[in-house]
Amino acid sequence: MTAQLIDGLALSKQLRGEAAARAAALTAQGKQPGLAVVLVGDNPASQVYVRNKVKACEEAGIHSRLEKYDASMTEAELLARVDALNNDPTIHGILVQLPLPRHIDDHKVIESISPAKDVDGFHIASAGALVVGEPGFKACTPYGCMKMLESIGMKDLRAKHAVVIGRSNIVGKPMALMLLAANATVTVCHSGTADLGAMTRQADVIVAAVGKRNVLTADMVKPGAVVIDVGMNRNDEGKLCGDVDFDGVRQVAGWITPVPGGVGPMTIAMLLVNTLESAERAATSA
Ligand SMILES: NC(=O)C1=CN([C@@H]2O[C@H](COP(=O)(O)OP(=O)(O)OC[C@H]3O[C@@H](n4cnc5c(N)ncnc54)[C@H](OP(=O)(O)O)[C@@H]3O)[C@@H](O)[C@H]2O)C=CC1
Ligand SMILES: Nc1nc(=O)c2c([nH]1)NC[C@@H]1CN(c3ccc(C(=O)N[C@@H](CCC(=O)O)C(=O)O)cc3)C=[N+]21
Repeated sequence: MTAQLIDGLALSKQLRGEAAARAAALTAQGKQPGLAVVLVGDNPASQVYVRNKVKACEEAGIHSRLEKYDASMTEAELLARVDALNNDPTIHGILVQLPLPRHIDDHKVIESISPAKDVDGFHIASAGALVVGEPGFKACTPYGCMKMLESIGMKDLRAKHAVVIGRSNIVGKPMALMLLAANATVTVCHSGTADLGAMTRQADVIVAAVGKRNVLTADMVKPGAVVIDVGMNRNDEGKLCGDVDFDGVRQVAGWITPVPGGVGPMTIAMLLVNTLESAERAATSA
């Protein structure tokens, strides 16, 4: 028996369709939602992601503004741009693409974004809201993973054990908190975990967010488990691949997400959803 695929591309299209309907309703009131994407430097991967985000906005009827700057931009200049976007009423979401050049403190830049426009969900206010269970923008990648679980009837994870591999502020940590909020029993693994396989073999749900190929192999997976692959790596042929040994793990798992066509497109869909949420809040408070 091989695992069933969770088709992130198809699910993201559905969510983007819903987003487009909400965007059209706002635009009809003269309140078109707007997203600003700020890219500093010429990281080739970032260029692709940013283009995909802008294209998704266009398709959904969300106004998008792409601001590209040279890698030599100073931190002060970037903070001034964020400040201008914070005060721009046509912009409801601000995304500063990471990584930033080394001379710029990304933490400082993220904290300069108005929490009301933090559609990435990276601001301390958004992270804190998630910790205490208050409303706030959810980080797009883990939010997308939760939508994927929901799509296979796993919205409530009571009595399930979820194992997250990775503890970054943008993926692993918020992922663990969202799974916890969905009533899962959660284990977070990282580079200091002694026996990763011993942990993952207990899991009903595994989320791999490491950034290394073949971190999760078939022998580490309980038969029937749900496997979500956040990783974005290149294999020896230069092809995009995740953290999971897909061909091996799909023989054991119950459900698995592909790379590409899995979590990546969902991240972009949730960015649009967050931008709409922000624009709708602005429209009702105006
Ligand atoms: N599909 C999408 O939309 C997105 C994909 N990504 C991808 O997801 C992956 C993770 O991203 P991100 O969280 O930013 O990465 P980070 O590098 O910030 O975090 C990686 C985490 O993996 C842990 N780790 C490293 N090696 C091991 C190991 N051998 N066993 C267990 N844990 C390990 C690290 O542990 P420690 O903390 O101890 O160092 C760290 O917590 C990357 O491939 C990235 O490209 C990221 C964002 C969005
Ligand atoms: N402020 C900020 N917010 C982010 O959300 C953010 C970021 N910085 N920096 C980089 C990571 C990475 N990320 C991805 C989004 C979509 C795909 C995606 O759509 N992937 C396609 C394939 C794309 C391709 O062909 O290369 C897929 O998996 O099918 C991948 C990765 C968002 N990130």
